Amino acid sequence: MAPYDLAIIGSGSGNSLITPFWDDKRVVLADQGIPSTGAFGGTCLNVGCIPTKMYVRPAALARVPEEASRLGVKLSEARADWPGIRDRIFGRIDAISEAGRDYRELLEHVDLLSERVRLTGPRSFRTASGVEVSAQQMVIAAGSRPVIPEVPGVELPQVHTSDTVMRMEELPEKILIIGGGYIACEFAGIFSGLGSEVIQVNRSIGLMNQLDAEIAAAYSAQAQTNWTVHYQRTLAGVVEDAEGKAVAQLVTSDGRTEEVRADAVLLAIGRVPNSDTLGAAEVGLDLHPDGRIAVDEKLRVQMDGVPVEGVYAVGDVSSPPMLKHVANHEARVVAHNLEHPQQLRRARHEAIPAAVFSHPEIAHVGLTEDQAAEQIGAENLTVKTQRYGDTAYGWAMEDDYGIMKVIADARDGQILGAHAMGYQSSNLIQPIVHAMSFGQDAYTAARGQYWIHPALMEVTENALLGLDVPIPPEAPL
Ligand SMILES: Cc1cc2nc3c(=O)[nH]c(=O)nc-3n(C[C@H](O)[C@H](O)[C@H](O)COP(=O)(O)OP(=O)(O)OC[C@H]3O[C@@H](n4cnc5c(N)ncnc54)[C@H](O)[C@@H]3O)c2cc1C
Ligand SMILES: NC(=O)c1ccc[n+]([C@@H]2O[C@H](COP(=O)([O-])OP(=O)(O)OC[C@H]3O[C@@H](n4cnc5c(N)ncnc54)[C@H](O)[C@@H]3O)[C@@H](O)[C@H]2O)c1
Repeated sequence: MAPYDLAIIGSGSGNSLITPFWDDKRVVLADQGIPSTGAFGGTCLNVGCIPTKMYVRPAALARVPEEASRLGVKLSEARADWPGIRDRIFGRIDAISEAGRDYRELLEHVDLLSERVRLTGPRSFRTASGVEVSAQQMVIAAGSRPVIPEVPGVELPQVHTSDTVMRMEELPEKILIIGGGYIACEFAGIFSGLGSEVIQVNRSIGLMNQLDAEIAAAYSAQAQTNWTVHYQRTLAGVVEDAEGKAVAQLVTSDGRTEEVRADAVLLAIGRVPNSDTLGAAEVGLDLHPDGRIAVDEKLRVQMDGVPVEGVYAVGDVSSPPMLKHVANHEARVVAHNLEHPQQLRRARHEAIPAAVFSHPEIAHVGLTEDQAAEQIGAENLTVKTQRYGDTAYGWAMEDDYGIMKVIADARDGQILGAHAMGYQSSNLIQPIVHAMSFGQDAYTAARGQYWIHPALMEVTENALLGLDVPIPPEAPL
């Protein structure tokens, strides 16, 4: 077969690369489909960001009667209709995924290969059925997959990953969640909100330990008031008992064994890039120790440390943070670079924010306090932790746990990081992402604009104002 102009592996972020520029050229898009359903369109749409947040919202609503009663409003008890919620969510998502596949199949200049592929060179691959494909330019956007521990019983139907847990038949009365990161904490929030008994087990002490230590500790304490959390345990295996329940064997760090009986077990212990199943190392692509394909700042893959012209990688298969907004940015950069090989642009990886849509919600951007101290010295830092409850709206909410912490360079007011936990923290942090991205110092970011009083956003304003930073000459009052 003659070489294509462009070959893309992966229909998540990879799908957005087929811009009108390619209308008069030949493009091939290969995607094996989501393993559990065969769906087109990648992780975010089918088994990631979108369906999880469609569960986060009903779970938050199910918690409303409790909060309302605290503020003097009696609402009747919440009861989640899991099959109804599930069918509404996937009724919407599956339709989008199918329409996306149909659209790609209709396009005359695009060949869609719905099967697994393996690289045969940096610009070529072979499909599982033996179709050989080569192209002038290629993009690897093959994503990542859940880590499955190598212990007995993980293939039992009661044992899930994020790929399958959202399509369960019934809401589990009791669910055991293994892991203490993004996915485990989001699902713990979802299932506890919808009414399941949740037991979360993490290998280390604390949840969300990759975050700023103050936020991780505050979140871990809060999580323990909302569901059961056990630390220093790993999964040794799962068996099915006579009633069809899962019985998980856990091993504690001091060698004791424990059993937890539950209707479902969710494995959420990390994700690995799909570079191995693609055979990236075998064709000579450079990999990081964690399996990510190494790329330069223009997102070209590298062989022996040298960028390969016209071959790019984007998203989870190569990015350090596995986040959809990062994959989207990288896809925009690669779309440009494919179309303008003489004017390559760089990807921007500064001030990347992220949120954990758990209960409570967490948001963060930039350095943790420890990282900032390491980078510029603790004596040069100024740090403010603002409680939601000490602002007007937080006080009206009678909020007693929300916090926003901002870290800046005390010498010039440069904002180095921000970390928040509480209601709508993913929105409250955005002005700080803005200030960091556009190089505004903390004082100018706080005083250079009006803040609506008494909106909850005053948490962000007060966190910035609480920093001990120099006031620039002629700064707004
Ligand atoms: C439960 C969950 C919740 C998440 N929530 C958020 C969130 O709230 N916010 C956020 O920013 N991020 C979130 N993420 C992360 C986000 O989903 C990913 O960062 C993003 O989807 C990665 O996109 P991608 O294009 O790199 O890969 P993907 O969308 O995974 O696309 C890769 C595609 O390549 C295909 N493929 C892989 N190998 C082969 C092969 N050998 N042959 C053929 N096809 C292949 C796969 O089938 C897949 O369709 C979440 C992830 C999960 C799992
Ligand atoms: N809201 C979001 O942006 C969002 C949501 C979900 C996922 N994601 C992305 O997906 C990635 C993967 O998420 P994740 O939660 O699977 O990974 P993670 O790296 O965030 O967390 C993995 C957790 O599992 C624990 N762990 C590892 N091995 C274990 C074991 N054997 N037993 C018990 N615990 C163990 C680790 O201590 C850690 O707490 C995230 O890093 C994130 O980039 C983002």
